[in-house]
Amino acid sequence: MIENPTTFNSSGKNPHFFMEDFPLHTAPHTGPVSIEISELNLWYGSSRALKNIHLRLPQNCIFAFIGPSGCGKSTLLRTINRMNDLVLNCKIEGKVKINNIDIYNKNTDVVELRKRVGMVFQKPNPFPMSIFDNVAYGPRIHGVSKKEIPEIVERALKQAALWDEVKDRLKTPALSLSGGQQQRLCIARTLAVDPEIILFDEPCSALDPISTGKIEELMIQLKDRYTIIVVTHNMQQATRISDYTAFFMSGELIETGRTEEIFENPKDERTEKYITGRFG
Ligand SMILES: Nc1ncnc2c1ncn2[C@@H]1O[C@H](COP(=O)(O)OP(=O)(O)OP(=O)(O)O)[C@@H](O)[C@H]1O
Repeated sequence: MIENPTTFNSSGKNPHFFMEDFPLHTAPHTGPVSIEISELNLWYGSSRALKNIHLRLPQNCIFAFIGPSGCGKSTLLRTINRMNDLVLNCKIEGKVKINNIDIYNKNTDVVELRKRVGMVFQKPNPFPMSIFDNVAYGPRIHGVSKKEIPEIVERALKQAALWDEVKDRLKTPALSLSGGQQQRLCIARTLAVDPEIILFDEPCSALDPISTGKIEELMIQLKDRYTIIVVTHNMQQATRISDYTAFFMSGELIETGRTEEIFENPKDERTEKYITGRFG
């Protein structure tokens, strides 16, 4: 059952709850909410990068974050696995709840959080070690027994649609793979620790159209098991793969809803201008 969205509206300021905009019976995913962001503000030093963000993201769907460069998409993405903790002078107020637990709670084990919330970056970043060791890295540091590792590596590489291409050369360096294969390897590395949520920060921006197609297909398959958030500058990509889209500008969430609604019938003039290429 989805909680009454107004329970989060303590600031009284135009919050955005996509669930509120669409009758639940018309939403493709009416299951439990996975991530609830409320009254979230973030500063880098004195510069405010996120302004009173309210957003709910349901489980097992792909949610796209779009908006002009510098609007705060990656910053918001990084609040979901507390990557901004690593940034000096970064101050965060508000709540980010995953399965109803505030991850900014002082008892949060950040290592465990990052296991549950995996991240794939813009540029593929395999470790300078073998294909096998890249995927085995996470399970090993989380204490998985040696005999279970090969099975986990095989499962993750299969899930990342890379197994057939690498099964005969698992001991070769990961850096010998093509860019698209390296990105699928990074996805396999993320999947190997069995996350619930995967954050993708412009995962295809360094890839050619064929590799991009493979990653997009993979993301669509993965949403059956994982909740996916993707930051993208590619409007076609957002329409091809995402179920929901949120549009940001200058640190503010301008509009959110089902992807087809945002692209075919945006409510805010700024969203319309952006998606039609009239600014950004
Ligand atoms: N580590 C940091 N220290 C200081 N300011 C930062 C830091 N990271 C981001 N910012 C600033 O915060 C704002 C939001 O940046 P962010 O990278 O989240 O935007 P974005 O929408 O993801 O941009 P892009 O699409 O260009 O990647 C920008 O003004 C940026 O300069």
